Amino acid sequence: MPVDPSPTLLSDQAERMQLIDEDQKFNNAQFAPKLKQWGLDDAGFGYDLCAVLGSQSTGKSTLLNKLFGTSFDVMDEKQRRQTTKGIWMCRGIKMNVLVMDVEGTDGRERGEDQDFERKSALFSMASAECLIVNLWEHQVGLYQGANMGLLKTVFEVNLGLFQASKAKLNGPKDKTLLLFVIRDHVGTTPLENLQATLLADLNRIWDSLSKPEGLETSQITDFFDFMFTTLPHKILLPSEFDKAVDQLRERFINPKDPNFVFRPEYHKRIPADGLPHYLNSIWDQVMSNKDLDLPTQQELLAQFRCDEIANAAFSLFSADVKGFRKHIESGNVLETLGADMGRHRSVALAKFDKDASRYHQEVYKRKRIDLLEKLNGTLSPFFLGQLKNLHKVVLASFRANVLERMRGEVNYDFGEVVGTERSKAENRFAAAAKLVLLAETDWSIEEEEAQLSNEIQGIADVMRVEETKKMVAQIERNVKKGLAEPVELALAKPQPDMWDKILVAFRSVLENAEAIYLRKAKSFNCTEDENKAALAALRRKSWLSLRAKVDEQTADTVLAAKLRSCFEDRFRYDDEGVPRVWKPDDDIDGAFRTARDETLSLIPLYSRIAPKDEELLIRLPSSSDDPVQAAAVERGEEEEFDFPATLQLFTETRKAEIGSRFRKEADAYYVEAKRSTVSSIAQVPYWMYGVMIVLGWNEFMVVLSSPIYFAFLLTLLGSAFVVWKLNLSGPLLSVSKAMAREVHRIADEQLRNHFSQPLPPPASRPGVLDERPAGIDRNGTSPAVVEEFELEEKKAL
Ligand SMILES: Nc1nc2c(ncn2[C@@H]2O[C@H](COP(=O)(O)OP(=O)(O)OP(=O)(O)O)[C@@H](O)[C@H]2O)c(=O)[nH]1
Repeated sequence: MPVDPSPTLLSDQAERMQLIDEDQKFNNAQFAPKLKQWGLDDAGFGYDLCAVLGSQSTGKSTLLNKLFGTSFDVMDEKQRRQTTKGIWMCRGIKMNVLVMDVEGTDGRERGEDQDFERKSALFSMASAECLIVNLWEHQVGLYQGANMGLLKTVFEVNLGLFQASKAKLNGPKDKTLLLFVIRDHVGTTPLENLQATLLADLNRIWDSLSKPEGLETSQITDFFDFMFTTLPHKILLPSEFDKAVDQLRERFINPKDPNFVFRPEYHKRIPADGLPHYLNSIWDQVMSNKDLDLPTQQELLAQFRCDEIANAAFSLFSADVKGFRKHIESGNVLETLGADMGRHRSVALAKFDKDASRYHQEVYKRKRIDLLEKLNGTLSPFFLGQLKNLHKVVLASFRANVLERMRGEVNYDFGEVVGTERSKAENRFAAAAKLVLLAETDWSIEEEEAQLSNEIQGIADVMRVEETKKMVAQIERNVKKGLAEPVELALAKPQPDMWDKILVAFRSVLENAEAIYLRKAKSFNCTEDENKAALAALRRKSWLSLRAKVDEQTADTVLAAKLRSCFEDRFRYDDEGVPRVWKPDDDIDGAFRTARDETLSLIPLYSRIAPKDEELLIRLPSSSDDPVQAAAVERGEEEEFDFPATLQLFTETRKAEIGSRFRKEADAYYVEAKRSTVSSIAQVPYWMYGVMIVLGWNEFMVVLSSPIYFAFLLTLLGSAFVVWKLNLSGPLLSVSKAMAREVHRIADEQLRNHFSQPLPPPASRPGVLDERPAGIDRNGTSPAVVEEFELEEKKAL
């Protein structure tokens, strides 16, 4: 009957797999998935592994299937040919036990080739905690029998296995348990006897082995523990056989059983998830006939697996933290970044620890450090990016808060505002930065803190300079306001001490301004140098303000008005301020000369800032005297300041121009005065009175006959009498004349300004300025004017 390659599985029975095939190839592709299918891939150290060795067709598969519920092939009774080829593996039912069914030794199929026997023994020794040696009872004591050959191989292999780690002799020994199962035990020879016979044989074999250097004196028990058990004949005594197998199973599944097989010290300490790689590499070593150095293999396995586990943990970690990049790159500050980074890193490390900590400890620790560095390296850009973004945000809010407080508070103390906002900003940065500062990193926030502090200082300095400028500008405005009135007053009434008054006012205003500056500068934390420079600028600008005000008050038209006013005061009003009415015998020429000359003498006074008291004159350094100032002028930041030049208001040419213009205006006044005299001496011819009586007789009679007209006449005569009696005729006349003249002059000026027309000659427009240039007579009046006046006088006479 042909062998069923896939026997029907009982419920819960695991599916077997061929781990190493008949061509001695390790089935790496299926092992890991199978392990997963068996549910053991995540078992860690929570599994056990045993293998069965023995002659071919000695019921090994039958025993394993009975014992563990595995599904290994069992030989068909009638064919008697080798069933198990290579090495098979299966999981036991309801137990975390992996069982290896190894191809039987001394099989006819492989002939004299002992190679696979040796390799499979080596492989089983390196991986299994317990080797079940299956033999018939009648084979016990047959030293030359096949089983002894197998055991010799096992011992040799064991020595080979440990040759590379002789140090193990001095340390705890990794022993392997050999469980001898004596089959078809008839019962006539007790187990103890069989056990003694086997032990004697084993020692003999051990002694006969040539041991490697350093292991010459070693005993078989240094490397092996032995257990012995018997099973009745399966065919003849099936129920006893089953019972014995049930008892034997207890040794595999019950840790409390005194003969418990899977004692922890036998465990090879290979985590289940590393088993595929480990067994594969062991098999590779076996196949290449290299000395099998298990510690090295375990270390290599640890390296391989730790790398695999670390990579798996890292790739999950990378996916988790990928989202941070977008936020950080777009300049956001993530509130929970520190906690999130810490959590993701812990998850990755925990994942690594869970699986990798089962491996070679040194390798695991080394790889953990590597992983930690890799994780930190991935998180580092987020940490730095967060600090950078935080830096920007804190800096911007510092600036905004300072500006807002300066806008919101009326009498703010700049130093206090900047100080509190600065410490607020620095504390905020430090607190937020510490949140992203993970433990177990070489990250630090000191550098970024120092940089932030510098930049805050930079902003504060710029703001302070701007604030100082603003404050100085405000003070300058106040200076201007303070100077306006005293300057206007002093210049309107020119006196010899005019400039003294102006400079006294200037000094007082400047002192006040400097005091205000110094008081405010204290809260600005300005340095001595800054104060010095600001005060110098304040003085300079105040002086320029004064000069600007003086310039405004001495502009051509303003100055002309001032001179005219001065002249009028002297020429047209008497000493008591009453308007003069010129009479023919008045000394108009003398009065005119005096008024004009006195007025002209004011021009030099206006032309230069020159106080009578020299001490009052403030002296300021020119740009050329101050190197800092000179450099600023050179850079184009400030205008050149030449103090001596600012004292001179008019040049000689301008002085002459002003004088000449004034003279012309004065001439007009002179003509007008003369004309008023002429009109006062003009008389009506006597015959005109006769004509008037003849022509007006009828009207006269109408007035006399009409009561209304007559009453009006009487009132008029009465008023005239009162005026005559009180001697008011003269003042009344001159006042009305002066009024008429003023009205005429103002109207004329307005029209002239409006139409910008040249002035008509004084002959036709009396009282208006004569624009004609002419020679001056001995009174300083032009001959043409005099000539014209004489002509008019003659006409009147
Ligand atoms: N006498 C006897 N025969 C048994 C016993 N157990 C199994 N057999 C028989 O021995 C034969 C071989 O059984 P297997 O379990 O295939 O033996 P094996 O050692 O696994 O064989 P290979 O895998 O081919 O080396 C089968 O026909 C079984 O019925 C036993 O306890 N006593």
